[in-house]
Amino acid sequence: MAGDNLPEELYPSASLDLPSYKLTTILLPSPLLERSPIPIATLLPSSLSTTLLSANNIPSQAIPYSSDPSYEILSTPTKGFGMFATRLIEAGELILNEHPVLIVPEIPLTDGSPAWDNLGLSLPERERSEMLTMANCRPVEECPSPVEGIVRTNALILDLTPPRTKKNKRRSGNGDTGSSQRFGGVFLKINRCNHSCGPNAAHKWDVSNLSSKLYALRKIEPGEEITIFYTDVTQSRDARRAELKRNHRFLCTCPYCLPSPLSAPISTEAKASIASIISESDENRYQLRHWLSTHPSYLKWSTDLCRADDTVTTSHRLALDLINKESAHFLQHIFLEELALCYAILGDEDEFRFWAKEFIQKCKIEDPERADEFEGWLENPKRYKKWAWRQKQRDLREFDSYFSLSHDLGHSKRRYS
Ligand SMILES: C[S@@+](CC[C@H](N)C(=O)[O-])C[C@H]1O[C@@H](n2cnc3c(N)ncnc32)[C@H](O)[C@@H]1O
Repeated sequence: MAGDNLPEELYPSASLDLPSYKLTTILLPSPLLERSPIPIATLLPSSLSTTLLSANNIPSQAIPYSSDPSYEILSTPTKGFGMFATRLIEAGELILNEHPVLIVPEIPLTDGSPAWDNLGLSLPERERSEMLTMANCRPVEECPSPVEGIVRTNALILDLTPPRTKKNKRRSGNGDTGSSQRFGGVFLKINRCNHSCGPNAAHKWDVSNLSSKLYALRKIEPGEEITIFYTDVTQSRDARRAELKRNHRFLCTCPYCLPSPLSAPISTEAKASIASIISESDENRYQLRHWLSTHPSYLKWSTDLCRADDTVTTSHRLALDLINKESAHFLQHIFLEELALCYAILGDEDEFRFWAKEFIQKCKIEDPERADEFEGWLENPKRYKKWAWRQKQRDLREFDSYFSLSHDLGHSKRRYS
C-alpha cells in the first residue's frame, strides 16, 4: 500500500525525443462558479495525450475545495516548509484530494531546458508563482531550469493507464491500453509533506479523477507535522539515509533517524543509548520487512487443520505491536485484513467485526473496492464463503470417522456373528 512514494530514481540515463511529446494544459472546471478552472500542465507522448485527454478520460469537474482544511503549510526550523494538522485527524481520514499542477515524463528531455520553462509558462500566473516557491534540491549546473529542479525534487510517480471502463476493455481486449511508461506529478500542497521514517500519512493516485488523495495512516494530533515516506523505511537507518541522500539530496532529520536532538554535545553513555535505540529499531524493521516469509502464513493456515487455531492471529498481533512501535502503519492493512479473515474462518463474529472495521477504516482510500467487500461481510458475516470453515471441517471429519467406525463395526459384527 501505502501509497506510491517518491520515485527511487525518477530520471535514469535514457532521454526523451521531444518532438514526439505534446504540451497540453488541461483546465478542469471548478465546482464553484466564481472560481477559475484548475489547470494541469501536461507533457505527454502525443498518442497518450490524445487518448488520456479525450473527453471520456477527463473528469468533468475539479475536486471541490475544502472550506475547512485539516492542515496548514508552515515553515519548519530545518526542512523548509512542511504540512501540519490544524485539528485531530483520525486514522484513515482523507486529509486532502488534489490535482497535480504538472504531469511530466519520468525520463529527461533531450532538449531539456526550454521544454521545462515552457511547461512552467503554460500554467496560469497564480499556480506558476506558487509552484516556483517549491523546494528545489538540484544545483543550477545540474538543472538549469528551476522548473526541472522543482520537478526532480518533488514529483510523485503517477500511473496514467486510463481506468478500465467497459468501453476501453472491449476496445483493447484485456483493458491494457499499452501505456506502460511512468510519469511524475507535482502537487502544490501534497508535495509540502516532508519525509519521515515513521510517516503518519500516505497518498494514493486516482487516474480517473486525475488527483491524489492524501490520507492519515494513524491518528494525527493537532499541530503534529503530516509526513509521508520517500523511500522504503523498512530498511536500516543507514540504508534509508544513504538512499535519501543519493536520490533526494538531504540527510533525514526525522526522530526515527535522530532519536535525540543534534544540538548540545552528548555524553558517551547517551551516545551508547542512542546507538542501542537505533540498532533495536533496525532489527524491528528487518523483522517487519521479512515477517510474512518468516512467520506463520495465513494462506497455509487457512487450509490446514493441523495448525493450531491461534497460530496466525498470535503472530499477526505481534506484528501489529511492532508496527506501532516503529510507526510503520503503511504495513498495517496487510495484517488487519488477514486477522479479520482468520476470525471469519474461525467463525468468531465479535473478533471478525472488530478487525474488519479496523481494516475498512485503514484501507478505504487505499483500496475502496476491498473495503466495500468487507462492508458486505460485516452486514452478514456468514456470506463470507469460508465462514467458520475450520469448525465445519472438524465436524465433517468427526462425522466421517464416526461413520467409518460404525461401518467397520457393522462389518466386524457381521464377521463374528
Ligand atoms: C518534497 S519537498 C518537501 C517540502 C519542502 N520542505 C518545502 O519546503 O517545500 C522535499 C524537500 O524537503 C526537505 N525534507 C523533506 N523531508 C526531510 C527530512 N526528513 N529531513 C530533512 N529534510 C527534509 C528536503 O530539503 C527535501 O529536498
